[in-house]
Amino acid sequence: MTIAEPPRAGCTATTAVADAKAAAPLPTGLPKVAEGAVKHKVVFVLGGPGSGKGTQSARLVQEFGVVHLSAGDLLREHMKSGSPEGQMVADMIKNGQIVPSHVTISLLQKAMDDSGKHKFLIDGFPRNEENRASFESQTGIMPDLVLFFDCPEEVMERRLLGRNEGRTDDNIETIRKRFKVFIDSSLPVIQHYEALGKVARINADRDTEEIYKEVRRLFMEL
Ligand SMILES: Nc1ncnc2c1ncn2[C@@H]1O[C@H](COP(=O)(O)OP(=O)(O)OP(=O)(O)O)[C@@H](O)[C@H]1O
Ligand SMILES: Nc1ccn([C@H]2C[C@H](O)[C@@H](COP(=O)(O)O)O2)c(=O)n1
Ligand SMILES: [Mg+2]
Repeated sequence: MTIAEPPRAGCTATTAVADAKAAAPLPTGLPKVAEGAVKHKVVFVLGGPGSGKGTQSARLVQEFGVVHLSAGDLLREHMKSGSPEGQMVADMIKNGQIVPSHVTISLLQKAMDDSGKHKFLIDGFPRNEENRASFESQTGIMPDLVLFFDCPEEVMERRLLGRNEGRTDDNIETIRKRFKVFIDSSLPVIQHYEALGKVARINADRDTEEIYKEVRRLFMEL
């Protein structure tokens, strides 16, 4: 089966039925995916800061038109809201900390709902056990595949310092904090999915094109 689907403007009868079912109130404590709803197909894109998650995801979007949701991008957009929660997100990102799951999951859930699609590349999420467990229990979604971009810290550090996109966390002090958070909190999530046989480890210390050849093959095999 392939996750690839062309970009789509409107809504089909199938997704309309799913939307109607999703809109009906569900008993508290049950995942949002109701019986009979279209099953979501999800690839988590994980790896350290600067490992190339966004770069490789963009290539998959370009070739397959899959919906790419970057948790970091959604949080950075949320920062602009000017709300107290947006300010909290801004402070946490600048500090290299992981934002509470309820904030990130509601942004992801809204983006998935708004897309009208059911196949997603979710980049930079889940970042810790709280992200993982809350997402699975609240949405009922398990990833079909976890792409893990494995890259040495010195390579990631060089890439981040050269990224030049004006991000408040691309400075050496925050980068070092993000590396520690990745090792302490994010690697255990990858190990969890590895034990379930869902992880494809990719050597990310290579040329972008060489990495993409492997990524697209894994994606098409899904
Ligand atoms: N294979 C590669 N070789 C060299 N540079 C790369 C490679 N992949 C990505 N880059 C560059 O490294 C920087 C970080 O890449 P990217 O933004 O894709 O990483 P990321 O994993 O999404 O990072 P973050 O977690 O901080 O969002 C970018 O400037 C990108 O152009
Ligand atoms: N699940 C997530 C994803 C991201 N964040 C915050 C903390 C990260 O350092 C920052 C940038 O994310 P990136 O663009 O590097 O993927 O966003 C989070 O709290 N929770
Ligand atoms: Mg990124």
